[in-house]
Amino acid sequence: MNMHIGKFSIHNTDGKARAGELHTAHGVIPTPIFMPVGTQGTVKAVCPQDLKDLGARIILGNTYHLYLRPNDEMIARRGGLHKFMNWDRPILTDSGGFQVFSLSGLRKLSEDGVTFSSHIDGSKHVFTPEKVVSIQKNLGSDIMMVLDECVPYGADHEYTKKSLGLTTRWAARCRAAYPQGSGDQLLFGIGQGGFFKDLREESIRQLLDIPFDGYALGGLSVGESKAEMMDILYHSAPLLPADKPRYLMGVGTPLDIVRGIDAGIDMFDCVMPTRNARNGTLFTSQGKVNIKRAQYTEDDSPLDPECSCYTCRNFSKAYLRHLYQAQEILSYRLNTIHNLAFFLTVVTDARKAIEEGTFQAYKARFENIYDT
Ligand SMILES: CC1(C)O[C@@H]2[C@@H](CO[C@@]3(CNc4nc5cc6c(=O)[nH]c(N)nc6cc5[nH]4)OC(C)(C)O[C@@H]23)O1
Ligand SMILES: [Zn+2]
Repeated sequence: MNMHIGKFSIHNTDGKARAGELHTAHGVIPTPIFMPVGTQGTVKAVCPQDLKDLGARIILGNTYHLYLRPNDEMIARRGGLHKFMNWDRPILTDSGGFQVFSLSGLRKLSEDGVTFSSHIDGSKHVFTPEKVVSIQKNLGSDIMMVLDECVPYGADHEYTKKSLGLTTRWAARCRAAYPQGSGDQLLFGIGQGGFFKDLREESIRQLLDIPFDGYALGGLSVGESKAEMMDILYHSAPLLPADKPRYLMGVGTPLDIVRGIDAGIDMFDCVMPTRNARNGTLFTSQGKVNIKRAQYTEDDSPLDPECSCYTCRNFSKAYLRHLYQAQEILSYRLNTIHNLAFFLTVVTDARKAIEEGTFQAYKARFENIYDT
């Protein structure tokens, strides 16, 4: 067991924003960090070399999906997810609790866990805290997430309070199933509490009694308004332990990420750069570009003059628009390369600004270009 694994150090702060690094079994992750989503063991439309060329340092995999297909035991027999997908840098796997509620049918929640039917073939399955830890051990992810209940948007105070208690008991069972320091994998707790500030405080207070290697804010980016998300975010982030990584799950737009960093968050993941690339919505230093618009038909300029990614260095907007209109497969890859480059640049530029003490100016410049 490498003694450094789990070590998190902060070397600069600027207001509540932090610049640091987290040590994992597959390398050091600079923070703030953006994690491309690779739900089924692939970041859609790009290969591991593309991700390395972009400077991606850690990607996300998903317990729910990889358990159902191709199956975690099968992946374990091939040396784990890193070997199976040929990615030798860090991987974080979400526990699947959220996907059970956002994807599968026929779910039943009990103290012991959640039963659900597969969205692929309708087969019956049970996720308990012990089971999701076992799956993530088979996958060999560097950072595992506990099984939690992501409270649906709009749930009332009573339901939310009851649910956060279950989530805490499940978190304790996950920790017991993988005691701290017993292996190379880290385990993060997940705070819930919906949109009630008192319950957000209670959920975090309960989690602090359990030793986790990092703490996430769950239950956000679930259909609420931006104002509601920001209100809970700015209230809750500072309540998470300052000496551990803070992870905001499923967020968000570039502006959400910059504001999350401002609130003291270190880690982000979102399907936005990859999903929007596939529908032609591209993020640039001058704002969003919808590449299918006729105005780009004969535009020979690069997508983003300030971007140094493979796409911006080698192709014009006219060509990218043609690929999209012709529904060419290359459109997915080139658009994804650029959008991921943009999201990764947002956090590396933010990190530099924190080190230079100019993060507020960086945030203000960003807010002049993006408003969501
Ligand atoms: C922003 C954007 C583009 O991301 C899309 C779509 C809708 O929002 C997303 C992202 N939001 C999101 N919130 C989460 C909360 C939890 C949580 O409480 N617990 C656990 N274990 N994992 C979570 C993962 C989360 N992802 O959620 C799905 C449904 C996965 O699609 C994503 O809008
Ligand atoms: Zn680019």
